[in-house]
Amino acid sequence: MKVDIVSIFPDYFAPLDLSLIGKARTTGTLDLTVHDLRTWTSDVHRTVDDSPYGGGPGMVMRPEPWGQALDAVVSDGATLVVPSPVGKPFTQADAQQLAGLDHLVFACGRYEGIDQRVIDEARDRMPVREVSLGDYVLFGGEVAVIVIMEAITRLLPGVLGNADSLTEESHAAGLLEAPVYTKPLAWRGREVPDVLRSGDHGRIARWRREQSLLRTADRRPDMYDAYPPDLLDKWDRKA
Ligand SMILES: COC(=O)c1cc2cc(CO)sc2[nH]1
Repeated sequence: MKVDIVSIFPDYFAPLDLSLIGKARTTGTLDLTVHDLRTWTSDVHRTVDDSPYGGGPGMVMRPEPWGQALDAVVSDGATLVVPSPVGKPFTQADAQQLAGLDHLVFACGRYEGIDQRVIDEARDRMPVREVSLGDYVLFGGEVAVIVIMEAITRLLPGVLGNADSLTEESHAAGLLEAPVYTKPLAWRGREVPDVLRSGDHGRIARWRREQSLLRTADRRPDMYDAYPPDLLDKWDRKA
């Protein structure tokens, strides 16, 4: 997968050199390039912002540098992803979908945002996804891109040592995952549930499924209500 990130703070993406994402870049699974938007400015001050038409606080990112930056990094099969407070909520399903694409270009907004014509013009020549990570405000899109890049990269083939982790994890199966335990058996007066030491894999699987259902119903009734009823029945019948 090819990924290009355009930002006025390219150093923000140093974390993408680390750990499994860094390894994915080394092995070639992930071809990631970070670009400084100021590369595409032409004035001596390398200006990327200007005052907003209609007045109001702060500054807006000028369209010219963005237009030239996207001209330079976009390919025919590229999808533009723009983290934004006004975007569609980003979900695991979105991560799955984006992980299957050949080329992603991320545009990181700053200030009060990017001139709307940049997004509108981009939509004329490529798929554009404005995504929100949640109902809160950040200084810009960089941190959101790091989150999205982690969600996507771990789904790429060969990145996670144990691909089994991907099937049972929260949100992948549509439920929150069951609690996990490891040694020691007793810790500060708390013991590991006996069922997990029973060696009865069918019983353990049922216990984990029940814990997932209980947790999801308690903490995420929205997810629980959206969970396919026939999958619930099937499980109950097996139990
Ligand atoms: C100028 O601010 C931005 O471009 C910006 C991008 C994002 C993404 C957020 C989380 O969904 S909050 C936010 N602000």
